[in-house]
Amino acid sequence: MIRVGDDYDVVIGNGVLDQVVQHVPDGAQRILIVHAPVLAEAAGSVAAAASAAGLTPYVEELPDAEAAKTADVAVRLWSVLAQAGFTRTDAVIAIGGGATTDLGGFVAATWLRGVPVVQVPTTVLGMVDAAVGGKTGINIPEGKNLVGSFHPPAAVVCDLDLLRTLPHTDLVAGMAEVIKCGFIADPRILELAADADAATDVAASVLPELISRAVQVKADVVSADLREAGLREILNYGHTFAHAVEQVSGFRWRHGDAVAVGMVYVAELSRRAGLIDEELVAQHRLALQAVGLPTAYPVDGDVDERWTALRAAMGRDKKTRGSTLRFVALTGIAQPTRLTGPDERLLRAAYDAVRE
Ligand SMILES: NC(=O)c1ccc[n+]([C@@H]2O[C@H](COP(=O)([O-])OP(=O)(O)OC[C@H]3O[C@@H](n4cnc5c(N)ncnc54)[C@H](O)[C@@H]3O)[C@@H](O)[C@H]2O)c1
Ligand SMILES: O=C(O)C(=O)C[C@@H](O)[C@H](O)[C@H](O)COP(=O)(O)O
Ligand SMILES: [Zn+2]
Repeated sequence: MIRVGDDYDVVIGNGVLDQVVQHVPDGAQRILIVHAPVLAEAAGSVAAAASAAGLTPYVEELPDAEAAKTADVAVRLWSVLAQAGFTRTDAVIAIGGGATTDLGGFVAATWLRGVPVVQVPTTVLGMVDAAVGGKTGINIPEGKNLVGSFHPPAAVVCDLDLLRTLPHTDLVAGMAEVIKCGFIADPRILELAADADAATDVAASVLPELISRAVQVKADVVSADLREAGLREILNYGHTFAHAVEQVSGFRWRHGDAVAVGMVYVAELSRRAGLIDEELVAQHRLALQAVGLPTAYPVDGDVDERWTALRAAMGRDKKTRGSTLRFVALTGIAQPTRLTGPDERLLRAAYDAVRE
């Protein structure tokens, strides 16, 4: 178990789905359980446990993946909450990957200006990142997570048994955020992830250690800076380019895959800005490729038009101030810094270095 500040616990273990209802704060009478389509069975068992505990469960299946993170889905759930008479002491439980926990958290954050949410992440990415730290939100066509709120959960319950059904490609995508934590804060993660077969094997002991280490990195950072006044920005390493890639693709890219390419982009940019050497750039590619993550950005159209679209999307990144782009960068492993307002020629050169 990892404590986030003085606020809540992240429970990590096998068979802990049974404990979810115990983490619903006292006073709740009604529970809205939102879940990804593939998690219907888990949602059913949590609903049964809620009924046995005297709560009234309402179960709502969400569209899969990024299709859950829309205003339409939020409106639908607000109506469910209204019609069921949810009050401020009632609660939401979100069961699924990061898309489900972002949407479930957002609905909890906005209903009556905030009701408790228990996050039950079922992907590696959800466990190490999305469900922890209180960032909730939805996408709009113009950009990723542009609407949202900081709303820390009442608890996060990570049942490692649920990872057994996770497709390998989604497990690998989650490794991007794990490796990100290695580059920004915990070099031991990079050593462990280098044994890629073990690191991506749900039956081996390396993956739980990687998950715990990455959660610890996130817990330490968000405990110190929940609202991203400064330090928390380091968790956004690789995300300026990644979110642009996701938006330009119509949210068809997996987030983790985009973060992998985004970290290579910012490494290439940082080298050109004189912050790091070629060796550290190569280390990014090696670490990501070892586990099967992409390190290049395929352009399936006009190269210049694509750059124009990506550059415009990067301007909508939340770290931008005025018209000045700001990147999280490194000066070395576990030595994050900021790269503010890099020259447009460097931005374009880094794109040319990652595109194929
Ligand atoms: N709030 C944050 O701090 C934060 C941090 C990182 C990422 N995110 C967000 O998280 C999202 C990405 O999360 P993700 O990678 O988990 O993607 P996802 O939620 O889209 O899940 C990926 C796929 O795995 C399936 N799935 C989930 N659990 C499963 C299981 N146990 N067995 C079988 N299939 C399963 C889902 O149905 C989906 O098809 C993005 O929207 C990203 O922006 C948020
Ligand atoms: O928790 C954070 O802070 C992060 O930046 C973690 C990221 O991995 C995550 O993708 C987050 O949702 C991005 O936040 P955003 O503020 O850039 O939308
Ligand atoms: Zn991310």
